[in-house]
Amino acid sequence: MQKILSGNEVKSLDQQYVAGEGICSYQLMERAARVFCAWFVQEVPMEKSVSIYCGTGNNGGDGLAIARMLDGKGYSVHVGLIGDPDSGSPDFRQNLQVLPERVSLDSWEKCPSGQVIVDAVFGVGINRPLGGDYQSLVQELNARAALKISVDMPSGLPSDGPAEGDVFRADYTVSFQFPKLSLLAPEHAVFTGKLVVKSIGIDRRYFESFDSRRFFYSGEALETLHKTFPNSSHKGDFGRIILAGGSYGKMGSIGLSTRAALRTGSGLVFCKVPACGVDILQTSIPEAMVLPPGGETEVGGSLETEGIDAVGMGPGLGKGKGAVELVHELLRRYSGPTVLDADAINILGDHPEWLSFLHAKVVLTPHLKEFERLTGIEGKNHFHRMDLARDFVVKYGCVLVLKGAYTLISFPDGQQVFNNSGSVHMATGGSGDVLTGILTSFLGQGYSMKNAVLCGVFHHGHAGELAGSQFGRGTLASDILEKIPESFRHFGIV
Ligand SMILES: NC(=O)C1=CN([C@@H]2O[C@H](COP(=O)(O)OP(=O)(O)OC[C@H]3O[C@@H](n4cnc5c(N)ncnc54)[C@H](OP(=O)(O)O)[C@@H]3O)[C@@H](O)[C@H]2O)[C@@H](O)CC1
Ligand SMILES: Nc1ncnc2c1ncn2[C@@H]1O[C@H](COP(=O)(O)OP(=O)(O)O)[C@@H](O)[C@H]1O
Ligand SMILES: [K+]
Repeated sequence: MQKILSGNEVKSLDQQYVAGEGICSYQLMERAARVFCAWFVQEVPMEKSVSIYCGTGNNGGDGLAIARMLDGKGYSVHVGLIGDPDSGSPDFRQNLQVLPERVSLDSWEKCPSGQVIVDAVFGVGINRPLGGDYQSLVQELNARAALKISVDMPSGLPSDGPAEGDVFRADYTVSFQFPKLSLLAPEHAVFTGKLVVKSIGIDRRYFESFDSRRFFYSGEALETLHKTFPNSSHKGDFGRIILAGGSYGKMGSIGLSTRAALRTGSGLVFCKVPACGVDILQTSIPEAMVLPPGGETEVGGSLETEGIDAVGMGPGLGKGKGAVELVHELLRRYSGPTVLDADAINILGDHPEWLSFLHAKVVLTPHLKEFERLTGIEGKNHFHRMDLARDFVVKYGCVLVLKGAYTLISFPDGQQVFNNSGSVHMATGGSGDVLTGILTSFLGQGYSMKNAVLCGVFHHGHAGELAGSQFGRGTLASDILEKIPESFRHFGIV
């Protein structure tokens, strides 16, 4: 897992690394430019003309090194400078001296407009909103039709806080070593475009002295988080779980959770649905078993949890009297692994007096709106939401999965993990129900809470990527769950 540092911490990381390895900062800049160019040549055909706008700090230095390297690879490159080069950073000035003559060099106003715009004006050094020429440049570039790529950060975007004023709108941001926190905020997606994170080889031991509790997870050592089952295992070893939810007109939700749990490897899945859902589930998922229904069109009655390894509740549940009682009963009486999603969360939000029943084996999986209903607080921005999520889990001792692009997992020890799998093709009804099934399944198989949640959220996103690359726009939630076994195979999990 990659620690996420603040903009200021990046600078001291840089210094510590350079000193520790006995290299100079110029060499680190060379590495950054090299990894950028390695990515660039894969994405951008050689025929495209490239204009690189460079500030005079180290981000601009990266831009100049990139200009030199792309020129060396045969691209037609123009550089547009903004700011006073004589007062530039030492590595910027050194790169300016070695810029090949073939690369055209002008002030930003005179730089010819290329088919590709590379933004190397500001990176993590930004410390105030853009003004003057910088603002004019960014406004002008934003108005142009071109492929737009930011180096490390879109210029104008602070690394650790909300955007204020104009910000470069990139199609891609290639960020070095780890993503800066603000690139992960949903409201900044319009500036970041597609986020690409490239290592520049800074060893993880250099991160140890920084006490950040926020991490970025891209599936490192995923297989080691999984349980192995001997060949002699029987279905009981793979967990007996209950999935409760579904209501008239919304039986598909609990069906998706059920199928996802089975595809995640659950041994026995019992469904608690209302009477109107029994035939639907029995016919559509022959592998599932249906518990005696308590209500006609909404779940009701009680839940027998004897011998059950985990319970997932919420998809399609509704908020009728029976559902409310079931959520209350589950929270009060069941101390085993529990996943609460959708209406189960909304019901909890309506009954804040039940929050004290939450415990270390409960995971809540709200999307942004459900999170707002749960806490009763409208997050000012994603940074505020990150803090609210951390405070919530520390207070109530449970786990919270705040869903969206870069789903944020908060653990009760205060650690927060942004998940790096997933795709925009998952933005379709039912994808969240799939996650409920996956998480309940892993918990039922006896995974620790931490491993279940990390594996579950990561595979869910990865299965979404696999489905998205096959079906593109039009991907269904069922396509996502059908890709779960392929995601396991991909990571060597048998
Ligand atoms: N380990 C790594 O990650 C590596 C990092 N590398 C690269 O270095 C980049 C960081 O470079 P950097 O520290 O020189 O800062 P950068 O963003 O170029 O800004 C320069 C100066 O601009 C100024 N300024 C700020 N806001 C302003 C505004 N609104 N309007 C006008 N001026 C403004 C401010 O100076 P001030 O005016 O406050 O004195 C600031 O110091 C990083 O993003 C990455 O690309 C790689 O090369 C190698 C490995
Ligand atoms: N743009 C996106 N990138 C990555 N993941 C996404 C994106 N949009 C949605 N998702 C994922 O899809 C799921 C949607 O869940 P949710 O909003 O509860 O949907 P539903 O209620 O329809 O099941 C979440 O796990 C979320 O992380
Ligand atoms: K930039």
